[in-house]
Amino acid sequence: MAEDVSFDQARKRVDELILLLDQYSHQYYVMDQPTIPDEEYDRLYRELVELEEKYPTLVQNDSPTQRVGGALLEGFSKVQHDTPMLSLDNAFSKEELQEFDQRISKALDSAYAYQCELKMDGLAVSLKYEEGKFKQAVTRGNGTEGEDVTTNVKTIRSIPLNLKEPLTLEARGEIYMPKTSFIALNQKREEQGAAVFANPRNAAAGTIRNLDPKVTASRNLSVFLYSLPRLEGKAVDSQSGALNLMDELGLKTNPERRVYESIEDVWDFVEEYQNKRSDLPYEIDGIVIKVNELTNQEKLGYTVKAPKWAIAYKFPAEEAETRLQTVEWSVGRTGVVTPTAIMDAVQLAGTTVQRASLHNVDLMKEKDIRLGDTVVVRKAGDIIPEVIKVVKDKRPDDSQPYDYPTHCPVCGSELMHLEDEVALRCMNPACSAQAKEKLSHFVSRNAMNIDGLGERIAEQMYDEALVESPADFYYLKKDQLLKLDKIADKSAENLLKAIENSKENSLERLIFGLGIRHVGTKAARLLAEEFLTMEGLRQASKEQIEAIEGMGEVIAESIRAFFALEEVDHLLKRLKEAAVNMEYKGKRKEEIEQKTTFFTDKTIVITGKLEKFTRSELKEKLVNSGAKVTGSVSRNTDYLIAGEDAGSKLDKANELSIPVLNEQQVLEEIDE
Ligand SMILES: NC(=O)c1ccc[n+]([C@@H]2O[C@H](COP(=O)([O-])OP(=O)(O)OC[C@H]3O[C@@H](n4cnc5c(N)ncnc54)[C@H](O)[C@@H]3O)[C@@H](O)[C@H]2O)c1
Ligand SMILES: [Zn+2]
Repeated sequence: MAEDVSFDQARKRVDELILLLDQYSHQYYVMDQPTIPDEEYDRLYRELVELEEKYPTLVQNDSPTQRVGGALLEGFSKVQHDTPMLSLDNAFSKEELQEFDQRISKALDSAYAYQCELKMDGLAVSLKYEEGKFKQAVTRGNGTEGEDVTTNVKTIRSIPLNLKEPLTLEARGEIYMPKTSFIALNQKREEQGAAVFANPRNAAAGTIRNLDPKVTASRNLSVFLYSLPRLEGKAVDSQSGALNLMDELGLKTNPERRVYESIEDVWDFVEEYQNKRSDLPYEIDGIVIKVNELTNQEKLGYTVKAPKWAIAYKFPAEEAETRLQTVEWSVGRTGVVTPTAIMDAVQLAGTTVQRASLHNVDLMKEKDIRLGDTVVVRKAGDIIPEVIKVVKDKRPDDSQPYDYPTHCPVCGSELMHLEDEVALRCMNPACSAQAKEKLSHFVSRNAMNIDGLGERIAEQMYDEALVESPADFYYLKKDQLLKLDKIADKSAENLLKAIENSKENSLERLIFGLGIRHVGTKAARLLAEEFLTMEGLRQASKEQIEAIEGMGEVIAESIRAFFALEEVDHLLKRLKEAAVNMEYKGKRKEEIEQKTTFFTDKTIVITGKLEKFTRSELKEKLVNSGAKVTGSVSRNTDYLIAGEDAGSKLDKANELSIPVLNEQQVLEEIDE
């Protein structure tokens, strides 16, 4: 504790803390990938505050206690804020809230109230409107300067492009990622072998500060606005008034808020939401308490880092220790093999926890996790519990390093740990956990393109044990097809005909259809062009593959690993016996190039009045670039393209969180 340290000791420790906190902040704010839990960061930060309070001469200008946020990312233009975007002081207990209230009451001689709001765990953004029109969005950045993220923010559907009144104003708030989207995004990233985001806040920050607006559009972000630092032609006199006005203007605010006169009532609100926390569809990490009257706020003023009229109560860390019994390995649809910890049951955040994510083999190795270890598990709100560390002091004497699996727990084939991945992967396309995915990929439009044989039928065929590996499609008989739902005489014949026709496809479709890791349509075409036959590709050396423009070690290794599998040998033999073509027929080249656009395989609805084209002209363009244009918005719709006066379809799309694009954005995607 700070009380017993000498000045010299304190000076050394302050330097060390600044260095540590700077490193962690860089990971957190700039890379969006924190390397330690927030609680740990907050603990070090508090230690620094205490030392600086005890020895004020040790306060350095560049101390994290004197600065907001982190460095700005390259690639975005920098924008100066009109007024600084500050951080908030924290409280971690009821006592600290009471101390805050005492400071307020001492500084004010008039009555005051508190506006209580949820502390959204996202990233702060400033939105500028001129005469009611959305103009610019900027991140908080280092507090005085932020990154211009206007293009990305435009893809967030809850941010209106037009206000309900033509006012000029600046609104600030928090962009966040709903829990379900966060979990889905991480699952996808885990399957792809990419690094997962530590929490929704880092995911939201990484998404907004992505150089590709398509990525942002695809990730379902939302916003709650909570302040109006600039407002022309209208006035409000309180925080609650500002929130209500924003509601009227169509700026989305969080309805979960209340005004109280006493800090005791504020505490009840805090406890209420601590209990409700896990039921909310978004992550919160505390409650923000703000003096409500703007005149009182002005009187109280600011420190260099935060307003003195507000405080953030942070919910306590939800961590517990327990013993690791065993590790369960499971295979996902793309073959990624992921570890789950099975532990002695422990109470955590109001629920009994026995399973927790270990994320991937690399993280396990890094933490040197062993069976019988005492581990720390953490659960933030609704987020899947995770093992964050091992308590090494409690490790049993006879502990042995963990014995990692070498073979797939489902099919027994050898697991690969590919160069660029953090996860283990089963490469066997016939592995039952992946078989369905592989089968529907094989028949899909950019692969063998078998008319009338979509994902659903492929899966049904698998369930009925008609097909197990892609080669089985070519051995199907009519009476087998008649067993399937909704397949009658005529459609069975059509299906067989379509399967037969697909035998003539050029090689690149087959290569792509095999679903070799990292081999997309473009790589498949380059490989077909280069090696001309399947046999040629099978025999190609790593060096030969790497010699192709745009291909590197990662793809080459993945291809070599694929062809080394016995199952693949067998698959190719059976395809060949069924007379499936294995040669490159150059003429398909242009067709494939044209088909892999942004809109390929997307289901799109067009609505409203367009500027440059009629709806049917735009439809034709989209269809030419591989999209399916339908009339009504459903869960399967990928994008809504909305022109002027778009009505109920737009509402429906918003309700279903479907990305909305305007005509201009579409044209930019289509005409290179
Ligand atoms: N794990 C790490 O390595 C690491 C590194 C750096 C920072 N951090 C974490 O970041 C926190 C510090 O970040 P910070 O400076 O952004 O402070 P903060 O997140 O604790 O609080 C300030 C922010 O709260 C947000 N906010 C959410 N709801 C709000 C509302 N209703 N009204 C007003 N503001 C609201 C705003 O974005 C505001 O900028 C620390 O608590 C720490 O846990 C972690
Ligand atoms: Zn397997």
